[in-house]
This record gives sequence, C-alpha cells and structure tokens, in this order.
Amino acid sequence: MGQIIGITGGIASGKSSVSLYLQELGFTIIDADLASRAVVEPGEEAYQQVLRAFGKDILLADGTIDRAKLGAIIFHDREKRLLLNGIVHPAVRKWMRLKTEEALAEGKETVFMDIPLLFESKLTYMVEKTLLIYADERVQLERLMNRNGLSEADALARIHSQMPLADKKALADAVIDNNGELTETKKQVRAILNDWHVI
Ligand SMILES: CC(C)(COP(=O)(O)OP(=O)(O)OC[C@H]1O[C@@H](n2cnc3c(N)ncnc32)[C@H](O)[C@@H]1O)[C@@H](O)C(=O)NCCC(=O)NCCS
Ligand SMILES: Nc1ncnc2c1ncn2[C@@H]1O[C@H](COP(=O)(O)OP(=O)(O)OP(=O)(O)O)[C@@H](O)[C@H]1O
Repeated sequence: MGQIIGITGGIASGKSSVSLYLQELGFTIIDADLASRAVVEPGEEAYQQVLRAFGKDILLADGTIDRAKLGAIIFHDREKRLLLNGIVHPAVRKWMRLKTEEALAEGKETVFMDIPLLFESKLTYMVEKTLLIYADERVQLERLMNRNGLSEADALARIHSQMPLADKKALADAVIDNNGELTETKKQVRAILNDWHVI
C-alpha cells in the first residue's frame, strides 16, 4: 500500500536536483523526462509517430531523434508542441505507471514521480500529494541559459511554453524555495517529508 508523491516545477527550477537528493535518501524516483526519451527510441511506437508527424529531417545520422532540433521547433510553435505532446504523453503516462507499479510491488513505501507538466497536463490524479520546486523567473532563466547554453530568447520561449511557476504555487500541497543554496533546499525537503511522515 505505498504512496506516490508528485514532484513538479518549471524548466530548470530544480526538480532533478531535488530528485537526486531524494535518491540519495534511498527513495525511488520515476522521471517523466527519462520516460520521454525511452518512448521515442528507434523501434518504439511513438518513434514512428514522431517521424510521421515531423519528417525525417529531425533524425540524427544514427537514426535517433535529434532532440535539440525537435526542441527548437516545438518550443517556438504551440501547434507543433501540442502535436508532439499528443504523441509522446500517452506513452509517457503508460511508462510511468508501469515503473511505479514495479517499484510499489518491490515493497517501496513511497515513490516519487518527477513530472514537469504535472499541472499543465492535469496529471494530479496519478499522485497523492504534490511538491513544487520553485525558483523566481530571473533565477530560472539564468540557470536555464547556463545549463543549456541557450540565448535569452530561446530560454524564455521554453519558460513561457509552461504554466507560470507562480501560478503553480497555488496548486501544490507544498512548495520548496530553490532560489538559494542547495543545502537550504535540502533542509526544506527534509522538513516537508517529516511533516508528511515520509521520513
Ligand atoms: C522537445 C524535446 C525533444 C527536447 O528534448 P531535450 O532533451 O532538449 O529536453 P528534455 O526532454 O530534457 O526536457 C527539458 C525540460 O523541458 C521542458 N519541456 C519538455 N517538453 C515540454 C513541452 N512539451 N512543453 C513544455 N515544457 C516542456 C520540461 O521542463 C523538461 O524538464 C523533449 O523535451 C520532448 O520530447 N518533449 C515532449 C515531451 C514532454 O512533454 N516532455 C516533458 C515531460 S513528459
Ligand atoms: N539551489 C541551486 N543553486 C544553484 N544552482 C542550482 C540550484 N538548483 C539547481 N541548480 C542548477 O540549475 C540547473 C537546473 O536545475 P535542475 O536540472 O535540477 O532543474 P530541473 O527542474 O530538473 O530542470 P528540467 O525541467 O529542465 O529538467 C542545473 O544546472 C542545476 O545544477
């Protein structure tokens, strides 16, 4: 009878950093970004569908999908983004459900799902509680530009393809402020897990 907690946030708000810490604490994390890679590997059904929708131009020489190229298309074009989401998201949900069931069947008490678009895609039914990893937009923008080597315009396009982080605050059961040092973030994570009787 385990419980599932959803971790969400915005692009580069710190979800992976928090997930890594939770892993260090011994928890299992089921990662939607990882799922979105696995389900479009050559041979998978969604791979064929992406090819049909976007053409062979989005392939690398080795036949895998050129994620940078696909990203450059979909983060600047809402229609194309919805088209890709419509193909990838059902497969991601299926993958996430399967991995979570496996972890719970192994006897894990608490499993975390890391889902960037938890609120946008209305996936809260998949989890019992939601934990938002928050950073101010200026901090988010700076970290995103640094991590991905993106121009300000490209980074802003990605940020604005999601629900504003500030709006997500009102929807989450708890909010972690990740504007400061990672040690401060970890302290907040421990406090919330304590509150929720998870640790
Ligand atoms: C466009 C793609 C190929 C770009 O790949 P890339 O390796 O550069 O980025 P990655 O997958 O690591 O995503 C980075 C972050 O971008 C944001 N993001 C990704 N896709 C979307 C989207 N469709 N809408 C809004 N934000 C998104 C998320 O915050 C995510 O954490 C890829 O993001 C993708 O396939 N997106 C569609 C599936 C999806 O929605 N994934 C996000 C959660 S399921
Ligand atoms: N508290 C922090 N202090 C300094 N840098 C941070 C902090 N938290 C995260 N970062 C850095 O910011 C970047 C984004 O963090 P992270 O990858 O954890 O975000 P994310 O929400 O998982 O992003 P995405 O949605 O794109 O996968 C990374 O380069 C990370 O090292």
